[in-house]
Amino acid sequence: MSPTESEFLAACRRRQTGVPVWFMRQAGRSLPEYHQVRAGIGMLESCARPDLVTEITLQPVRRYGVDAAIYYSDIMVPLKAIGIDLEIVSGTGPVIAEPIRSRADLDRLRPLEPADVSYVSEAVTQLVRELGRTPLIGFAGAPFTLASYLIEGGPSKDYAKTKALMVSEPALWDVLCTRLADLSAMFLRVQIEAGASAIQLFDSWAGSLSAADYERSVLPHSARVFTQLAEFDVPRIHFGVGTGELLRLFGEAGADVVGVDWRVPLAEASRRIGPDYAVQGNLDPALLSAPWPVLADRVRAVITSGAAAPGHIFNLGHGVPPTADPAVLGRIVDLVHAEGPALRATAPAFAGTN
Ligand SMILES: Cc1c2[nH]c(c1CCC(=O)O)Cc1[nH]c(c(CCC(=O)O)c1C)Cc1[nH]c(c(CCC(=O)O)c1C)Cc1[nH]c(c(C)c1CCC(=O)O)C2
Repeated sequence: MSPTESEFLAACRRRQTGVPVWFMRQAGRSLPEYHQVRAGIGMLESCARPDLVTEITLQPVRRYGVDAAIYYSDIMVPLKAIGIDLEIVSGTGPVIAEPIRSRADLDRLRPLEPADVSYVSEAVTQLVRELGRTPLIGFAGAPFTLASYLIEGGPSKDYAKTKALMVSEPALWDVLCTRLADLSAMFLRVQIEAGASAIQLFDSWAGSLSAADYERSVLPHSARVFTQLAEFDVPRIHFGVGTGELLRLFGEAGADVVGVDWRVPLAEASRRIGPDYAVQGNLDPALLSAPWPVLADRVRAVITSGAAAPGHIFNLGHGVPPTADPAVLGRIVDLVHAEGPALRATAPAFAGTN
């Protein structure tokens, strides 16, 4: 680690000394200060206001002293920005007025221009200035997860319409996902050019697929997102839920860091992904309500298991639940910072892929 490189970026590049920590969904509903600034303002409306985006992104950094900020927005923002009629309904998630299911529907998916999201450049520029040494993570949704919302019309349990279209109309699926890949790549490009120093691609629901279907129908499109950003020297994190069988492919798609949910221990995850990748994760968010001594031991276990990987960023296995107690998250950050370096140094060394 160079003296000017943050612990977070050093871990992404597999040369950390301590254990950096941040939380997916660290900004948002678990924080009273978030509810205060969002009062009376819609979710998507708040994403288009640089003053609010800056304040909400900074809130968890101030409160917890996490090692990275994540840009406050949503994976649906670029779709809204090209004119797709959608809402984010509290307690439900994204809802699309007219789902996309035919070739004619694709006409509604035009390319994203930087001018469509000028508020993003403005907010990122302001944020990077205020964050100082703390890195900002930019993010976007991966084609499969975005397609699932567009095709189903909203959240889904089984992704039946999405998978049916994927296997029965591969040509239509490929055009749809190519457009979504380009949309996400442009959204990420805008964030990187304004100063984001790492990116995370969220393919939250890809874990619903078999490895064969993922590799054939999804991986090439997610890889296209990363390929389009090849000119930028920023670490790429690739995350999904329930991806135990897909972890190696998540790395191969073009990531530097693979996000792991709580189902696979990090040492095993790293073994599956290989020695050229750092891992991020993976405390079960449901355990945040366990008594502190029990939870603290689970935090230590995550660090010890993560020490088998050549790089480890501590995180939850999915987002912070709205009911989480912010005081508990604060204690986790303090514990990871206090005990992380020694736990990582004394755990069994990284043993390669064997
Ligand atoms: C699938 C997905 C979405 N959005 C996102 C994903 C991928 C991550 C994941 O798997 O959780 C990504 C996202 N959404 C949000 C962020 C902000 C940054 C952060 O992580 O702190 C990020 C990174 C804000 C948000 N996105 C949303 C909120 C809540 C808005 C509110 O009701 O106040 C926030 C703060 C809404 C949203 N938007 C989406 C869902 C499923 C929901 C929750 C619906 C609900 O339970 O109410 C789509």
